[in-house]
Amino acid sequence: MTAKGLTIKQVTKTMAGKVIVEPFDLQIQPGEVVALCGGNGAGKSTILRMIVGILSPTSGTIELNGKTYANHRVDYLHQIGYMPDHFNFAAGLSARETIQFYAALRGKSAEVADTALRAVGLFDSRNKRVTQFSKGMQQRLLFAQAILAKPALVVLDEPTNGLDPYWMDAFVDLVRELKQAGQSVIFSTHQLQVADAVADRAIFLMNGQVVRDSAIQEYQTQYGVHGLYGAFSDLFAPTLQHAVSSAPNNRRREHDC
Ligand SMILES: Nc1ncnc2c1ncn2[C@@H]1O[C@H](COP(=O)(O)OP(=O)(O)OP(=O)(O)O)[C@@H](O)[C@H]1O
Repeated sequence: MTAKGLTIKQVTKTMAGKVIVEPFDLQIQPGEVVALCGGNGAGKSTILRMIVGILSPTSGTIELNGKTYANHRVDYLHQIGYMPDHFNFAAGLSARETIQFYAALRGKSAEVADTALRAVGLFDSRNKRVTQFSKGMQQRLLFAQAILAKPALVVLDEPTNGLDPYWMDAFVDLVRELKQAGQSVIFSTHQLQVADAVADRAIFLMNGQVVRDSAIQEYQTQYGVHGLYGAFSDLFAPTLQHAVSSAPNNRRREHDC
């Protein structure tokens, strides 16, 4: 198979009569890491869910290495590892049983499952029930199931949510390893320092529209080492100020004065 990467052309999504994603274009090369940033409700998860086939686009096309979900569903999905933003693991299963289940779905051995557990530091906790895991441990297990089959495209929805600083750094290292192996990664995040550290490009969304799509280097040239914070402040501060000044608490405070 020729590796062409992910190509999204003019994808839109309308739900309940509301436009959630405006025409969206994206090309991710093999080995490229892209961060989707933006405020709550900007449309990040919706785009990721369309890429992994959970939602179908209202219009436009998504192609991964020449395959589409519509025409080659199994081949398309085999190329993707996905970490959703929320997930309830099966009650009663240990971490090892859980990850072996996902490995088996991908036709992978128990050894592959153990390697994934080691990568996220959960091998020593392998016999613990997943429902007894902390939020951060569950996140690491979700990440492990997304990467275990070494998919061409890894799609991660807020992967560092709930991780402590040690595991945030470890996440950055693991994504760099994926990149070195030629795998593409797209992830959504509110933790801009993580995107600064590991992404090649960052896309800011606001109300389903791309408001900036630049190489990390460009943000850093413009704003310094924490380039994405600078960009976020410039892009979102006017909207946030408006939201704060019209918030009910603020009105009450004004009234109190
Ligand atoms: N099933 C649905 N029906 C109608 N609207 C929806 C549905 N799911 C999501 N939305 C709306 O789509 C918009 C984008 O949601 P989405 O979850 O993609 O945002 P997000 O950028 O991932 O936000 P967050 O950072 O808070 O996770 C929101 O306004 C949300 O209310």
